[in-house]
Amino acid sequence: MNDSTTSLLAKAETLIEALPYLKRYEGRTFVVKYGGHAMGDPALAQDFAEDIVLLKAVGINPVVVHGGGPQIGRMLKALGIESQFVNGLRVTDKATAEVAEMVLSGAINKELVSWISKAGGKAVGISGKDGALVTARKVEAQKLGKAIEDPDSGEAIVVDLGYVGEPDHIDTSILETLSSAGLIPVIAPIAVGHDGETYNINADTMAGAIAAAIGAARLFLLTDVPGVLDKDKNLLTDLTPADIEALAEDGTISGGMIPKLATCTHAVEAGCEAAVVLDGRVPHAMLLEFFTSKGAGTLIRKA
Ligand SMILES: Nc1ncnc2c1ncn2[C@@H]1O[C@H](COP(=O)(O)OP(=O)(O)O)[C@@H](O)[C@H]1O
Ligand SMILES: CC(=O)N[C@@H](CCC(=O)OP(=O)(O)O)C(=O)O
Repeated sequence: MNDSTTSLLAKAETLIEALPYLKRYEGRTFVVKYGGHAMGDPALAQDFAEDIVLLKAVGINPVVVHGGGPQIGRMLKALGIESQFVNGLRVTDKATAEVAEMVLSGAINKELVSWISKAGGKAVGISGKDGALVTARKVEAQKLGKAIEDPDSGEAIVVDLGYVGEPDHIDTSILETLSSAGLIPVIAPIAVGHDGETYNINADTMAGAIAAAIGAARLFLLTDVPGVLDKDKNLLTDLTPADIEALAEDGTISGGMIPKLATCTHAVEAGCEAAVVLDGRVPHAMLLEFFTSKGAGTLIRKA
């Protein structure tokens, strides 16, 4: 056998390897969260868009939820607005909420729609506001880490996060309508609250809530690390909600990984089959994880 025959055979084997997964998940929904950190490289954005279009072409319904934290941060800086995070969530006053909506719904959402169009798919960019997809409730004031206590009372300091929301009511009918018409929904994590105000929602939280509401087969969270790492930086390949609680408790996970894994726990406990934290910097990471037996990243399942 010459080199080109061997290479063709390897390609055919990859397709055959994918067959059982294609059959099992035909007609199911994959919710894919594309993080702001993973978005920097146009070549990777193109690979990501191709993966999404391929999923749609083989009969799986992808629903994309995107972030844009670093991009919001840059715009706030350019406008001279200070920004602060508490437990991975951006404290959001009215001006910050306006900037977040402008960057997420205006710039990033349409950029992703363009990438998907360029890859041959038909995407529709919306936010939680459209079709009343998501109604937000205000996130409760958060305790600053255990170490930060009020010197007088000795109690942990509590911070009001402003217009930071979490999905309260989700009506997935707009997603079903779009998906069944052959369209790929691309969702910005912005929603209206019961008070009519605009709320900024962590993109992982938004993706997890949507995955749970749909009963998605998979929730993929693409980020800028190989997956969840232990204290020695080794990849943790499989986690349960109980494992996640222990990792948060002993400080192994911090920053944006806290809401990310809380989202996975919520999603798998509320009807999503499994969640995967994946390295969005690896070309075609999602396809490799899903359509081959090798696996990648961290898989989170209910125990
Ligand atoms: N145990 C951990 N394993 C991997 N990443 C971690 C861990 N703890 C904290 N992190 C941080 O979480 C980040 C991913 O979350 P985040 O910054 O919100 O990403 P994204 O913008 O892609 O959602 C990583 O870049 C890393 O700095
Ligand atoms: C409340 C809150 O923190 N909202 C996030 C929304 C964007 C986001 O989550 O983007 P990444 O996924 O890229 O981090 C923010 O303002 O940064």
